[in-house]
Amino acid sequence: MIHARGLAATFTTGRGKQTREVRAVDGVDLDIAEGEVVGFLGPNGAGKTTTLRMLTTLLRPTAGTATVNGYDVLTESVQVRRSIGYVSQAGSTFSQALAGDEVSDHGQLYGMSRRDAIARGKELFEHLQLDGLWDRMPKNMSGGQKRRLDIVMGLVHDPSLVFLDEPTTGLDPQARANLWEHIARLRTDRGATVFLTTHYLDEADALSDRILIIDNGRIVAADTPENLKSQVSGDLIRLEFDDHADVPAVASILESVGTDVEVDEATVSARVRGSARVVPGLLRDLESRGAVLAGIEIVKPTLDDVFLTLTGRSLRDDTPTETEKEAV
Ligand SMILES: Nc1ncnc2c1ncn2[C@@H]1O[C@H](COP(=O)(O)OP(=O)(O)OP(=O)(O)O)[C@@H](O)[C@H]1O
Repeated sequence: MIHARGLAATFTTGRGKQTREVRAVDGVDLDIAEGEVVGFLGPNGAGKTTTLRMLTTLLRPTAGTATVNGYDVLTESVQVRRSIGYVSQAGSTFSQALAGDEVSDHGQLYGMSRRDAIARGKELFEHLQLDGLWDRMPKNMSGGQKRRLDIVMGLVHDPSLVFLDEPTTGLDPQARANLWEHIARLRTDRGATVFLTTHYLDEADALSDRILIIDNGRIVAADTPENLKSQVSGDLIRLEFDDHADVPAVASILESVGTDVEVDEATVSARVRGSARVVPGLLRDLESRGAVLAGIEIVKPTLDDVFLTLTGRSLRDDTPTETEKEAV
């Protein structure tokens, strides 16, 4: 479905002596199979949208090659565009027209009959909770409704490959959950391939068969969410005590069963592999030493921990990436 080799995009910013090159995407290889749902994760400015824009032929790569649905992004851009659905971050509706007309025009532009475009459009309106808004102008819709209309536009022609750039940004939790369900159904009911970028780690985790993590324009990890999380060395165990005096002894016990032991006042934390096996013995040990627990928390590794392990930064970290530093 998608194959890319050495895909790169370099932008030149500034003027005169201030001119700088920004390597937004720096040699990306991709192989995405039919029917896969792939989550494309990365911090702000990592190169997600730029990659999507190259794959959807909106931006010409500076280097590298890519085929999408079997068509070359450089020489067969019309065929690529006709064979995909794309929901951009910016949206794609024209505020002055009626929403339903936009949707049916869009379907017809992709070769559907007016009747089929209206039927599929109305079905999507119902699934994405836009009932009753067919005859409303997008300018009179809420932000969340407009976002869902963008998604209808990207899906109305039933593409076999859909690119979604942060589809749930701006949606309330209930609309987000509804869209998750819809994305999952695109694959199960229609066999569609979905390539989505998101800032929500739980979203990528819940929806994706495979996660690609991009940082500074390069793919730093590509695997199933489970395999990625199993790379992180164990669950995070956090033990809190009433008495600070218990802490040093507990820290030394944790040193023997885990890694990354940290002490913060009356709390000790550590990463422990196989925590379900280790914790009962740990609690017995603490009890025999007379240490009184005030609280215990066990947190499974998240995709953020994966990113932290790989790069030393959090995905939610707002510090500029290398690419952004170069762009300053
Ligand atoms: N047209 C452009 N001209 C100059 N620099 C650009 C241009 N488009 C993107 N960049 C830079 O390229 C880098 C990657 O941007 P991109 O939008 O692909 O990141 P992203 O991962 O999609 O970020 P976000 O999560 O914030 O949407 C950033 O440093 C950005 O500032």
